[in-house]
Amino acid sequence: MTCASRGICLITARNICKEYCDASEKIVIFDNLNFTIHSGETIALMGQSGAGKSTLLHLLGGFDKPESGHIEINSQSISSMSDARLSRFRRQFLGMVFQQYNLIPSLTARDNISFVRRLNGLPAEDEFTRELVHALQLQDRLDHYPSQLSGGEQQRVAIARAIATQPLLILADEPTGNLDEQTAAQVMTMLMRAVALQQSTLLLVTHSPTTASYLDKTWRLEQGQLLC
Ligand SMILES: Nc1ncnc2c1ncn2[C@@H]1O[C@H](COP(=O)(O)OP(=O)(O)OP(=O)(O)O)[C@@H](O)[C@H]1O
Repeated sequence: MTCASRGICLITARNICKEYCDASEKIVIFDNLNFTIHSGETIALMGQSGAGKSTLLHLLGGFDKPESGHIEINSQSISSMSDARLSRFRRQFLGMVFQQYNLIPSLTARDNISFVRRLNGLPAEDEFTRELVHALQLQDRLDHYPSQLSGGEQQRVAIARAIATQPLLILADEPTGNLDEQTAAQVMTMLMRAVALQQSTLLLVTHSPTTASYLDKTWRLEQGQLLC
């Protein structure tokens, strides 16, 4: 499968096979999945619940490994990286919004956001992060811990954290899933602004056609195949 040519090829996935096994059964999620994503593309990934969308994001972020096949991001093979190299790679290139948010419970919202910036040698705050916090309407919740935030607020902190370092690649798993329509629109506007500013590449899982409409194109995952 080829994607519209735009920028350099950022992600190449070749012959990806992924399955989950438990005591009673084996579920094949992908059997020989192939695709490329070019730098600067913004792609909505849709498909039925259980189709494997989160699994694909986790493979691309190096949080899980395929049984076989090869994933290259920015000319680096993430399938064969050591854990230490993978951590460095994620810190430098990747912003990830997890479906379960994965905020650090012992840090305030402010520190969850600034932590990743400090790891990258950036100042804890600057004009961009202040604008980000305002656009995501988090300014009054910055000193709260994740347990003191609503689901939607935690989701917005997770989004702020993912884009606070202006990464080259953003993988977002249902980033508007817990938000009302108006907040979802504000979040998507800010996310797309951040993406445009940095010319980041965005792969975003969503069940919402409205959210998908903010991105350049939509892919569907069906029965282990990507339909572009
Ligand atoms: N660790 C695991 N062990 C066993 N099966 C798993 C595991 N993780 C995911 N699965 C199964 O793999 C399939 C794909 O899951 P995945 O979370 O990727 O789907 P999804 O498309 O993101 O779904 P949703 O839209 O509901 O979030 C599902 O059938 C799920 O139950």
